Amino acid sequence: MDGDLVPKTGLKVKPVAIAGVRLRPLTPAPDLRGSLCEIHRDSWELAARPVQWDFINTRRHVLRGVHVHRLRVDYIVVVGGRATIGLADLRRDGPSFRRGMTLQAEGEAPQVLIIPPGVAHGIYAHDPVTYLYGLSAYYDGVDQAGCRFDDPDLDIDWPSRAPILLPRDADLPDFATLLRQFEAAGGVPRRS
Ligand SMILES: Cc1cn([C@H]2C[C@H](O)[C@@H](COP(=O)(O)OP(=O)(O)O[C@H]3O[C@H](C)C(=O)[C@H](O)[C@H]3O)O2)c(=O)[nH]c1=O
Repeated sequence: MDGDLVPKTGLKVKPVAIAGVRLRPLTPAPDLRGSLCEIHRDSWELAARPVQWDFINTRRHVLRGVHVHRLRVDYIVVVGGRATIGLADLRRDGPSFRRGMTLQAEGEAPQVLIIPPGVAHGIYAHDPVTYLYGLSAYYDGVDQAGCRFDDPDLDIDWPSRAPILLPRDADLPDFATLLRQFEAAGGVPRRS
């Protein structure tokens, strides 16, 4: 029953150059009123289940990040405006260690981006951007570290060299320092 109701084209997951990052295009069902689009079912089992959802507004030309988590998976669904999401892999024992990349996301073509622990990320807003942000563990303010968005070692080609940053994010350390801190804290715990 459940399977019959799931839009089939919405189940595809696109491969992405960083291991464990998953991008799942969504398929809105349009009608004369507008459209409706499922963004999450537990039964899809794409990654650790989100237990918390945030709703985020970001002004034009703002960049949030670059941040990384050791323990939690993040879900990002841009629902309004256009964003560039930058990603960089800090997991030394993985196949895409130190690989950086960007992805485009916009409310007109919704998709779910799943970011595993150990993949640093930031989100740049070309327009005013609204997005839903899912977390696989409750926010505690502790599982978060970061580095300067423009550190060349991130290998992220941002669309702007001078985005609006929170002073906290402008003062973040360089990539090498983040990597040291991340590894000193234990990196991403291995699954037993
Ligand atoms: C994430 C979160 C934050 N907060 C509070 C803490 C601050 O008072 C305020 C803004 O939080 P923060 O500065 O951490 O938000 P961002 O800089 O946008 O960071 C978030 O988005 C970037 C791209 C990331 O990568 C982070 O993982 C994610 O935390 O909301 C909460 O109360 N609950 C929450 O779940």
